[in-house]
Amino acid sequence: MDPQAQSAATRDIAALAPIIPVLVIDEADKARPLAEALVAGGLPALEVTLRTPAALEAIRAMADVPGGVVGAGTLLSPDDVRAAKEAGATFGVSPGATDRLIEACIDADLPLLPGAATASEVMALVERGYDMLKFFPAEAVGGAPALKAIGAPLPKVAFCPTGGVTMDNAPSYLALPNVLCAGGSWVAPRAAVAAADWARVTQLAREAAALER
Ligand SMILES: O=C(O)C(=O)C[C@H](O)[C@H](O)COP(=O)(O)O
Repeated sequence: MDPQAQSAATRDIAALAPIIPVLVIDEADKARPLAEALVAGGLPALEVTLRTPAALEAIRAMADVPGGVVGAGTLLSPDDVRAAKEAGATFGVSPGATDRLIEACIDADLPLLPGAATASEVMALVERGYDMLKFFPAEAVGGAPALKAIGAPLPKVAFCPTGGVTMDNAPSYLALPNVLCAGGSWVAPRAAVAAADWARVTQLAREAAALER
């Protein structure tokens, strides 16, 4: 799958809901009910970060949740790409991008949402064929004003800002014409997941799903 086709796929995924939950899963047996709670709240696209030993097993457990679209985040190496694909991830997310990572996603047929934080990084990915990017780390590099400024010379590139996005600042991103959705971990607080408080997760998802864009 070439980069243009990858970005077409990630644009479709980004269109599903205003927020993509960014999930850090410690216990794989919590993954399926967590996914069900988020989907029930109206957030079908889910990103499981490969930051914990349980992550790949979690993706496997979530992959066939009805209505869910499960991706792998924190892809850093070609091995991560192959492992994510093998576990059943239907898309990948990376904090930045490298040639090796991009080639691995082309080979594995895994649509990648690659990260960029500066105009040069955005331009390099546009040269490769990507036009749907993650803006990371969104708040730390200037937040919505920075992304608005990048959009002036590069209006055809769409973004999913992630990193420091909250219920309070999400509207400022979602109001921008170059933002399709945002990513955030607040909809699945670690404490709520540890306590299996799925009603709380569904409530947070519902509020996020109702954000205007
Ligand atoms: O792990 C990855 O793939 C990342 O690139 C980072 C995550 O997207 C952000 O760390 C989520 O940020 P918070 O919503 O502020 O917790």
